[in-house]
Amino acid sequence: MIVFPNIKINLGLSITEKRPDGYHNLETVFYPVALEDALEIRTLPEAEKKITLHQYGMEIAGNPEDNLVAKAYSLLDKEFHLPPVEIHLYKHIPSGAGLGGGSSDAAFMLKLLNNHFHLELSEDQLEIYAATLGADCAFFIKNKTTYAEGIGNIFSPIELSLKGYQIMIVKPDVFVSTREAFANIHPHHPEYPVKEVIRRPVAEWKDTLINDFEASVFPQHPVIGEIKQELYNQGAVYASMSGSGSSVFGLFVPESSLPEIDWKPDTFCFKGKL
Ligand SMILES: C[C@@](CO)(OP(=O)(O)O)[C@H](O)COP(=O)(O)OP(=O)(O)OC[C@H]1O[C@@H](n2ccc(N)nc2=O)[C@H](O)[C@@H]1O
Ligand SMILES: Nc1ncnc2c1ncn2[C@@H]1O[C@H](COP(=O)(O)OP(=O)(O)O)[C@@H](O)[C@H]1O
Repeated sequence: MIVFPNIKINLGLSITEKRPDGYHNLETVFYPVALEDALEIRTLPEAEKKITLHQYGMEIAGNPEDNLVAKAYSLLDKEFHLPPVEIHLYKHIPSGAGLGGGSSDAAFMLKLLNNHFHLELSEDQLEIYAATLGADCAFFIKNKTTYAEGIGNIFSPIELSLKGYQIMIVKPDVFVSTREAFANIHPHHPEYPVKEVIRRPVAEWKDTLINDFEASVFPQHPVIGEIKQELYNQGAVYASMSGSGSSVFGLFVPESSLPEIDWKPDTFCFKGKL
């Protein structure tokens, strides 16, 4: 059985408060985009190890046992005593990009195991498991445009379609740790709440739909801010860093053709249509 975990981009991201548990309350819109990994499992009834993980494509930092797909398996294995599996994970989604690639792999693994082994878990139950694996992991269970608050785990559906828009996602060879990005933030309530700005036409988002991480991350990694500026220079109607970085996305109006840009070596670039 094979599935294709996709990414999310953040449309606006306000960090409103630091909580007593060290986490931060935030407000954002998660929007799914079809840049995908591939994830396959096969049952290996006779295997000695519960998980045999084969990884291909882009490298991920860390040990295989720390891979979020292994953690997702272990979570359900504790409860349901699953048979051993062989996992094939093909990474197309860059890590440390603010695109939620690891969280998506984990959420899709939960869904895959649920279907493959007929565990009969509901979407609500899967979301509860997913939330224990990462703050934005539960989003990928329903995988629909979502307004998120709390630590990024309290969801409400939101009507928003960017269908037809063209998207370019660019990630320089820079790794931003989510934890460090939070450490440099001064939480505040936004002048223009994300939920309100998002209802306005995309052409009005440029100065009002803000990702608070940009103010803390751009000074440390100027190349990220330069990419955002270049996307605007090349005609993007809206451009922003996604999540805590380091990727930047640009939205271009539906009838336009995406520009050819010579990015620096080792820059990742994805072009697609929403
Ligand atoms: C903030 C977002 C917005 O999309 O950043 P990106 O990961 O997308 O860049 C996500 O919600 C992140 O989700 P995720 O990447 O799953 O975060 P986690 O692994 O749970 O947390 C990593 C670290 O970030 C900090 N953290 C995370 C979420 C939050 N609301 N407040 C925090 O302070 C904590 O220090 C935590 O140890
Ligand atoms: N399946 C996975 N894919 C990507 N990263 C993973 C995975 N499992 C664990 N990780 C770890 O999670 C970290 C964050 O990765 P990712 O979720 O892709 O980035 P981001 O949170 O910036 O979107 C990586 O540096 C890596 O160490």
